[in-house]
Amino acid sequence: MKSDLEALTRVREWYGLHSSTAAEWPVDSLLLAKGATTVSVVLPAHNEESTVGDIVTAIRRDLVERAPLVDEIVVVDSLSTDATASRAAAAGARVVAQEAVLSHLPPLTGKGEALWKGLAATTGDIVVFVDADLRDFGSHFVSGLLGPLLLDRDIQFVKGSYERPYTGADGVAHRGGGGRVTELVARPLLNMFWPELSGFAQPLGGEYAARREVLEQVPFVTEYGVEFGLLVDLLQLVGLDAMAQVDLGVRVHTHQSVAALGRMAGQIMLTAWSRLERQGRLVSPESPAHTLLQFGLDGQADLVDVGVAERPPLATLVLEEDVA
Ligand SMILES: O=c1ccn([C@@H]2O[C@H](COP(=O)(O)OP(=O)(O)O[C@H]3O[C@H](CO)[C@@H](O)[C@H](O)[C@H]3O)[C@@H](O)[C@H]2O)c(=O)[nH]1
Ligand SMILES: O=C(O)[C@H](O)COP(=O)(O)O
Repeated sequence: MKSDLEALTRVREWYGLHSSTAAEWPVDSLLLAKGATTVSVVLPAHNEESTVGDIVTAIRRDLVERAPLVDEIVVVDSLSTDATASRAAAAGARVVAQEAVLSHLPPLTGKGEALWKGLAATTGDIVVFVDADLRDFGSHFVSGLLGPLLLDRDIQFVKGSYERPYTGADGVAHRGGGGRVTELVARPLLNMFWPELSGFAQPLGGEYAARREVLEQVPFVTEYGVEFGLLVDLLQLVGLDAMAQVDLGVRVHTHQSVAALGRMAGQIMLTAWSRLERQGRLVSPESPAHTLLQFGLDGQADLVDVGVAERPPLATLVLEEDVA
């Protein structure tokens, strides 16, 4: 077991070598480095009709039409009940319905399922994931994430970092107020158990990119456990020096209610538990409960399920022809 000081020194050294900003990766130099490498952008989207179109439009305009950096843009329609699919298609994305991809498998739910299906439905050598609820999106989110992967063959995974304001109902943005589950749950857990990952400022952020060959070798936790699971599993698979971080500026997104974030927190804690068990660092005769009792303003209590499931590494599946 490394001492806290050793872990901190290691993270400092990594940060110095593997952190950059999006401005350090101009599109021209990425185009030169791209060669025959293909790039897919995947946007998981559940009821994001107000934002998905603008994001697809920006990526298409800047990174397909002006500069041919991105080869495909796929929106995974994650059981939306609004106009997400038509808005995404009108903006030029290929839209796949989450449940139609690998449809011979029993369906699972949530964001992790959408990402895993997105991986299955695309072919790029590099896959970039971007949330579909971002506001004021700029295509530097995608080009920044591609930089270290296109210019350094040793890098396998790149995570975005950003400033995250919290914008309340009054429309006023509070600097540093966003990312509540990140600050109160995810980062403390990572610092306690996987301190090598403590240099990732936004471990839960939905913007990251990786080589397909590594993404297909790790399981995908469903629901909101997916980012935490990927970080821990990729650290084990490729090691910290194959991981990089790029500062993408400011990220503004649609905030969920505190009750919804409570459920997200539960999913992330269960994901951490599963990784501690798998790594032999926690032995327990009983699994943790996956129910959460929540109270509404009217005093009404609701018992909700915060359990997560898991998809196996895609490489272990025999892909059938019905991949959308
Ligand atoms: O069942 C779902 C739920 C969400 N999403 C999409 O996933 C993205 C992120 O979901 P969101 O509800 O906006 O998550 P946040 O509250 O923003 O949660 C943060 O923390 C989560 C846990 O790590 C990450 O998955 C998110 O990317 C990150 O932004 C959005 O495009 C959603 O439409 C789906 O595709 N299917
Ligand atoms: O990433 C997080 O911590 C959650 O999505 C919450 O983000 P928010 O506090 O900005 O809504």
